[in-house]
Amino acid sequence: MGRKKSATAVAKDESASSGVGLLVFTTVVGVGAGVGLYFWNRLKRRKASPQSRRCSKGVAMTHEQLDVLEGYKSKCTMSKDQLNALVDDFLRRMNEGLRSEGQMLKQLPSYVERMPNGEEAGEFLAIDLGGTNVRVVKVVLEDRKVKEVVAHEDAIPKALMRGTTKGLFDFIAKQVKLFMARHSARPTASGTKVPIGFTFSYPMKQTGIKNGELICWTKGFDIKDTLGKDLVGLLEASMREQEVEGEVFAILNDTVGTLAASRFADQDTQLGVILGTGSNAAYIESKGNISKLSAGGSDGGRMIVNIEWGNFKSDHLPYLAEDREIDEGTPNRGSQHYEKMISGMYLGEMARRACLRASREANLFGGTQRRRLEKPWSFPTSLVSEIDGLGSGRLPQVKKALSKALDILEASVSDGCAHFVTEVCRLIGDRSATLAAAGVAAIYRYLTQSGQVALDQRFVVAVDGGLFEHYPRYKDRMDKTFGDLLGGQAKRVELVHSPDGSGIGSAVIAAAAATSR
Ligand SMILES: Nc1ncnc2c1ncn2[C@@H]1O[C@H](COP(=O)(O)OP(=O)(O)O)[C@@H](O)[C@H]1O
Ligand SMILES: O=P(O)(O)OC[C@H]1O[C@@H](O)[C@H](O)[C@@H](O)[C@@H]1O
Repeated sequence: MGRKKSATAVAKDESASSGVGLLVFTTVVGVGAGVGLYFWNRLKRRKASPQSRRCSKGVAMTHEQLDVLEGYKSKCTMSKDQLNALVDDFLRRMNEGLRSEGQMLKQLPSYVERMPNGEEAGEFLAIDLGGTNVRVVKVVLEDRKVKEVVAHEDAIPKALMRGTTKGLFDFIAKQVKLFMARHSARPTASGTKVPIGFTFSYPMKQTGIKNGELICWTKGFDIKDTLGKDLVGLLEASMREQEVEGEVFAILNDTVGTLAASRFADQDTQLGVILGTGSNAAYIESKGNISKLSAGGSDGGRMIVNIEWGNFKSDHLPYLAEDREIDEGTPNRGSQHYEKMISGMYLGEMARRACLRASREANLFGGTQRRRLEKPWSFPTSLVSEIDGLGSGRLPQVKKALSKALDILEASVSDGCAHFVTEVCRLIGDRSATLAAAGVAAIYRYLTQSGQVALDQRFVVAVDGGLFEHYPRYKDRMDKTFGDLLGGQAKRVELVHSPDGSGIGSAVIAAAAATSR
């Protein structure tokens, strides 16, 4: 049994228990008041900024989102003065590249000196190593026409882009072998071997139509032991190992092929442009102007020059913090700045970074969705063009596309957020097309000012590449910039989509090389 307590002891107990009671009571009141204050403030905040209320109804963006968007708009939109300054810079760099090696614009001689004239004929196999795919194309040229084109492409495994030279060229040779088995490419008059045109969509130094050495990789490739190697030799060695009976008659850049393919059909073609995984252009230059080549004088002839315009850089480019971040994450850090602002490999990543920034600074998509946005390279360019194509007039479909891409509930994407993303995608698409057009306009100015192209002449620009082909209203946006930069002369510049241009052009140039042997 417990011992009996004294009166003092009982009093202490009672005062202790009333002290504990008071403590419990003040704690409950304190916590209650804190919770009430928290919700009162939330309610006040919601009342204070009507925007947030409107955002929950999905009508508009919040002030913070509008601020972020305005920031992008002011940086991405280029004035005519800025565009003209950019063009002047580009012209200066073109001339530097013609005078000496190792310049910003490499201005690489292609050794294609006889311009296609439609007389080229025969059956050829074009092998095209691009930034995303290897394409094998059987081309039959007959009676001034492209009689047959059979193409097959396979995505290049990412591991091969950073593997070994032999691994890559064995993969290419395997694609050729599979294609020849599938499409029974026949030996031609040139003997038992199938004449091949090798389109190589990377900067290479050539000393003839049949040779090329890799200068540097771009896009997603980074295979150290290919630099300086004889690319035709590598391909022919891998083909021999795979018992593929083919002989490479020409190696060329895809811009050179695109120009040649279009010129085969239309003699007013002056420029070949690629807007695909990467971006680049080639044009026809008087050999006398390629002073690094014709130091000993020139025969007055012409040659197609591969500009390698992706490496262009200028203080007048609308460069964003996100461009710098993207560059940091690429294997060719510090180069190809112009390409990284234009081409398909990078536009999706730009959109992702812009949305991530808005998510951090302006609560776009709320907190949880941020995890999805934080994965580099997880936003495909096809999503940017899909959303840009829908536009802010079709926000329900935009929300559906975003919820699918980010794997989130459609209901969790407010109209204000969908509107923000649509505007950002439009800005990114506009910037890409404007910059690509500025490059074309610069070359137009160069050729007309040097008297190589008359002002009243058609200036046909052959364009190939998945970005130009699939991005909505890309051509229209380029045409608008031609108007801004060239005024009345803009009507001379005709953008022509040249599908399979680099493949057909490769066959056209191989045909010319085969006949001039
Ligand atoms: N729907 C699309 N909208 C915009 N760009 C696209 C779309 N689909 C593909 N692309 C872009 O096109 C590129 C592929 O271009 P393509 O010319 O076919 O291949 P490559 O660049 O390897 O020669 C992709 O890297 C991608 O950036
Ligand atoms: O056809 P793709 O892969 O988009 O390549 C376009 C351009 O991509 C650039 O990165 C290359 O330096 C160019 O040589 C090439 O023409």
